[in-house]
Amino acid sequence: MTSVLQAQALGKKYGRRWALRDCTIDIPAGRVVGLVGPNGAGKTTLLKLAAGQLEPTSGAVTVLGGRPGHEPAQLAKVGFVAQGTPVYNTLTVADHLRIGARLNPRWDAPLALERVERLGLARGQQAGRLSGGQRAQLALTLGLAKRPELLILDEPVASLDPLARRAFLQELTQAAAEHALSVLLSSHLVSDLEQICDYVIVLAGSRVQVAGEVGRLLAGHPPLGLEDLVLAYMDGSAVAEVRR
Ligand SMILES: Nc1ncnc2c1ncn2[C@@H]1O[C@H](COP(=O)(O)OP(=O)(O)OP(=O)(O)O)[C@@H](O)[C@H]1O
Repeated sequence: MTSVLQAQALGKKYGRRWALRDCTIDIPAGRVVGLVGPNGAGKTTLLKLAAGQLEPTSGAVTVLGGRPGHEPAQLAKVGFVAQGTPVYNTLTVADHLRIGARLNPRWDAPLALERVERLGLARGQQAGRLSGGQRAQLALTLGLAKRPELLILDEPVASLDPLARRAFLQELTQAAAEHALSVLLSSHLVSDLEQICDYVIVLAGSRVQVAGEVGRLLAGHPPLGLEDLVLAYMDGSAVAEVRR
C-alpha cells in the first residue's frame, strides 16, 4: 500500500523545548486523517513539517515519497491551508483565483468559480473586507482548487458556522472519493472528525499517543465511541485504562 506520509522518529525543538518528539507514523494514501490533541500538543508543528514549512530537528519525514517542500513537483502535489486560513488582505477574491491559476499546474478553475459564487464571495471584494468565515472559505477554495494529491489543513473549519462547516466537510469527503485526494486535517471538534475521518492520530504532550484506522481502533475498545476514545488518549491519566 502506498504511503502518503511517513515520519520516522520525527522531532522538532523550538529553542530548548521539544514541540514534537519521536513521532513515527505511516499514513496510507486515500485516507481522510484527523489530527487531534490538546492546545500546544504539537499538531501545527507536525502539519508544518509535513508541508515543508519547518525543518525537523531530528528524524525524517517523507510526503508522497519526497522531502516536503523541496522541489516544484512536490509543492504542486501538496496543498496546505495554514491555521487561521490566511489570505492576502489587500488582494481581491478574483486576484486570489488568478494567482491560484498561475501557481498551480492542476488548478481547477471551474471548481474555484463555482465555489466562490455559491458562497456569495464577490469577485471584486478585497479579502481583508470579507468576514472571518468568508476569508476562511476563500482560503479553503484555494486549497481545493489546487487539486493536490494531499491536502493538509490546520483547523480549517474553526471560523465556519455549523452549516458551512458541515457542507465543507462533505466537500472534502467528496473530493477524497472522486479525485483520489488524501486529506490530513487537525480539529478540536472530534464530532466533526467523526463525520469524515477514517484514520485518526492523537497527539498529546508532543508525542503520538495513538494512530490508526478509526474502525480498527473502535473495534479494539468497545463500547467506547470515537470521541470518548480520543479524549481518553488525550488525557494521559486515562491512557492506561483504554489500553487495558
Ligand atoms: N515559533 C515557535 N517558537 C517557540 N515555541 C513554539 C513555536 N511554535 C510553537 N511553539 C510551541 O510548541 C508547542 C507545540 O505548538 P503547536 O502550535 O504545534 O501546538 P498545537 O497542538 O497546534 O496547539 P493548538 O491546538 O493550540 O493550535 C507549544 O508548546 C508551543 O508553545
